[in-house]
Amino acid sequence: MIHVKQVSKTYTRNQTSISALKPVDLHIRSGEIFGIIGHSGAGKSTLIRCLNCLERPTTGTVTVNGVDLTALHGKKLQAQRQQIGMIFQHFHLLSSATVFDNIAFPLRLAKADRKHIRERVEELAELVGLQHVLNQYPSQLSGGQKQRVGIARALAMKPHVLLCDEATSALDPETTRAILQLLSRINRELGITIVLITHEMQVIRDICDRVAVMDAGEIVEQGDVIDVFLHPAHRVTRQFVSQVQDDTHVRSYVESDAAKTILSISFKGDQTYEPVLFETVRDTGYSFSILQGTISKMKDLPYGQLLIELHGEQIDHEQVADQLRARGLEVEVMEWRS
Ligand SMILES: Nc1ncnc2c1ncn2[C@@H]1O[C@H](COP(=O)(O)OP(=O)(O)OP(=O)(O)O)[C@@H](O)[C@H]1O
Repeated sequence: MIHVKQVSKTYTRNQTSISALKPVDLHIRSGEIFGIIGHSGAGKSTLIRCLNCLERPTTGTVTVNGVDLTALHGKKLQAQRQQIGMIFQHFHLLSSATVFDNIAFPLRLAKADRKHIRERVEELAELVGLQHVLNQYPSQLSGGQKQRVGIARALAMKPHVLLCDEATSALDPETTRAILQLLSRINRELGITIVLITHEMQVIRDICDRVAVMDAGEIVEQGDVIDVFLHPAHRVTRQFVSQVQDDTHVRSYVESDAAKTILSISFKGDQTYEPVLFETVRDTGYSFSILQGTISKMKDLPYGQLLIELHGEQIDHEQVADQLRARGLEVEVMEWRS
């Protein structure tokens, strides 16, 4: 659906060049929620703004639904941009216009007739839960309601893609959850492809299918959220994953003096609820203690991560690991010698 090929962006200011985006390649599939995560200054905004040519790439091409946006200008580019909605961290609403008029704005720009505008705005207001505040002004709304207006406005022209630029960063955790649920529903029910940027791993974990991790203008890692989450390869990815996994206390125990055999186990899907661990321990005869455990959901997929310590004389940890692997679990053995 969206193919980004060798897209880079260099800003020039006062005769100095800033390389905000090194050449990146990206393929975003139709119907997915694709997250882009990175620290401040990593180049996320620059990349997402290149996807609709709000920022014109210095090099490379962006193809959306088979159309190369980077080859277009003026009206032709504008027409293609109608297929791509966008929402922003600070909402960008017209403060002197009502909720109705804010949502109607792109429809009026496209010279839609009054009846169509009314019907479409009411339909959108219902979708995002704003039907009771259509006559109010942005200053009378909460942050969550303002973002709902932004979402309704972005969907007015029935886009295939919705770009979300830190859409929940200005919201409290509860409102963030509600907006993420709304985005998820829009993706599921309307089949709209969503690309979002964030600096919060929780946002990625809760609604994204795939993720790209950015650092210093480059994509340093990308893949299915579950794989990146369970096996983060890059230093920056590990930092983000640790946002949702506080393991400092376990680490200090593991690294303490006594020798120990520790298994790091991860599992996903139906395995999450099966008594695999109990059965393995029963069959091998070792006892174990749980040092850390998480059972949660990544979007709709249950997953778990466990750190267990095996107890017993001359432990054959490979026997235990092999049994677990035979049941489809991923196992890493860590032997700690004093
Ligand atoms: N219009 C601009 N002119 C000059 N430099 C810019 C411009 N926009 C961004 N930059 C620079 O490009 C780099 C990447 O910025 P960008 O906003 O894309 O990062 P980001 O990951 O979105 O950060 P944040 O989360 O803080 O928004 C930064 O060094 C930034 O200062």
